[in-house]
Amino acid sequence: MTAPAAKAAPSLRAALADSDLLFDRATLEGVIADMGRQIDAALDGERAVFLTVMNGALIFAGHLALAIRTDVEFDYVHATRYRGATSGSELTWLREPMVPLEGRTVLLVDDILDEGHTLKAVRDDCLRRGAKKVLIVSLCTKQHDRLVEGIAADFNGVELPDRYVFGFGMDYYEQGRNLPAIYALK
Ligand SMILES: O=P(O)(O)OC[C@H]1O[C@H](OP(=O)(O)OP(=O)(O)O)[C@H](O)[C@@H]1O
Ligand SMILES: Nc1nc2[nH]cnc2c(=O)[nH]1
Repeated sequence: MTAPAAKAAPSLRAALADSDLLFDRATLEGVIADMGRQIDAALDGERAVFLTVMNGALIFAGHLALAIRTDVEFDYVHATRYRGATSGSELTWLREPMVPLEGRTVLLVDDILDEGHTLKAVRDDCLRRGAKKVLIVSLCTKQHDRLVEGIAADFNGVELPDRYVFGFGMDYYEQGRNLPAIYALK
């Protein structure tokens, strides 16, 4: 089911006019290339499950996969708690992993670690399914003191101020995901 692109959604153009550009495409591509090298070193030849958290991680995951030279096995989950809004609520699972995770190393790939509820729930689910190790890979992490306990990125690209961000996969009321840069609302 697609989140309704509400007719009354606030204007993306107005949001862009009231935002700061934080990271442009070239910067993000450089950061992701570095992450790929670090992940290759950590995997040391092991074939991991590359588990993308849809929808937000779609663009990051595509770039990251091309930056990792070790072969990986793709799967995805769809878990959402913002559902196109700018503040989070209960996590809803729309798709669980299909690849058996027992005994596997999982690269859990998401666009943003904000309060951490999403990645914590998906990480714990992977461990319940028997994954031997879950490495959390996030393009960005927001800086604040609301992070839930027991979660941190093993690989993080960039750090963000405590502002609502969009672009490079992340939405502003289900808009702006294909902007090739990260913006923050003022
Ligand atoms: O750390 P948290 O506070 O849990 O927030 C992070 C999550 O929020 C976004 O997902 P969202 O629920 O907006 O769904 P989406 O991926 O479809 O945008 C993002 O993709 C992360 O998965
Ligand atoms: N688009 C977007 N999704 C989020 N999920 C958690 N925090 C954010 C954010 O700042 N922007």
